[in-house]
Amino acid sequence: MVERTRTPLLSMRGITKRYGAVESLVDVDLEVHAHEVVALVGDNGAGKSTLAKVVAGVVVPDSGLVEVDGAPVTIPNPKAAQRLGVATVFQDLALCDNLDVTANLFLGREMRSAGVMQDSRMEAMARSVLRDLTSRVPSVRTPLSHLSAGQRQSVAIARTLLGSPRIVVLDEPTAALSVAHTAEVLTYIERLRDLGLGVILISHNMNDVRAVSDRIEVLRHGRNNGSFDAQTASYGEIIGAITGASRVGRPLRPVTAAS
Ligand SMILES: Nc1ncnc2c1ncn2[C@@H]1O[C@H](COP(=O)(O)OP(=O)(O)OP(=O)(O)O)[C@@H](O)[C@H]1O
Repeated sequence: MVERTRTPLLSMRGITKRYGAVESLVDVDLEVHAHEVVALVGDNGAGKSTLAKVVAGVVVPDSGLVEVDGAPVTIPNPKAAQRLGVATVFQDLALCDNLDVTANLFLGREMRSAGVMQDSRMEAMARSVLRDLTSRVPSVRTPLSHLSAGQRQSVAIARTLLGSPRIVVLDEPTAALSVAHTAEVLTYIERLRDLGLGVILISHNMNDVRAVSDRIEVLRHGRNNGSFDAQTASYGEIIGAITGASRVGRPLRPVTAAS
């Protein structure tokens, strides 16, 4: 397993978010290191999406400390998250079926020179970023409507890479995918780790989570309920933490050494 750097890329401590009487997150901790895939798991309503939205700057927590590279930061909006090197791929992917791969990658940030679209530059960058991801997209000019579900995921993930992120949050990237497309998407996640990024993977699928993640963080009723080494934890232990049959406790503080 890859040795973790001492200072996490992202450290969240005591994150709390309430909506009226609903406690979405209560005193939640989460850390992500470079070259690490951290799976965030939990039952429906456990707080996974809320935590992802805090990282993405979509939701501002009521309290808690967020650090990037050991320095305290605030993430008041998505632009701030982007500036801090955080990219998020939400479940809807936000892609346009009527556009081709390159147009989707550069949607809203097209390259222009003297008002003229720089098609060949954008194509070259599209090829480069898709190659980095080992995407199976047939061509950068293929219309999105011709792509498989797995290939679409690769376009959505590649689009985040154009912003040179350091942390990528993936919200249920394999939900409703076939076995073959799921396997393809898992290779993209591994590739993100190989590229040195920290990845937060939200998933309900324990097979995916155990196949691709280094660490598994369980949320239950908005609270930390277990932190597991994905290589050694049993299926039963993880499910026990998710359902509440067992409570394993908070993630370790301070950060554990390489596992
Ligand atoms: N904007 C909101 N207003 C009120 N309650 C909210 C809001 N967003 C989330 N919640 C509540 O916070 C809790 C955690 O929701 P969240 O969506 O983060 O859970 P989740 O683990 O992502 O669940 P799922 O797997 O079903 O998506 C739930 O009780 C949810 O109803």
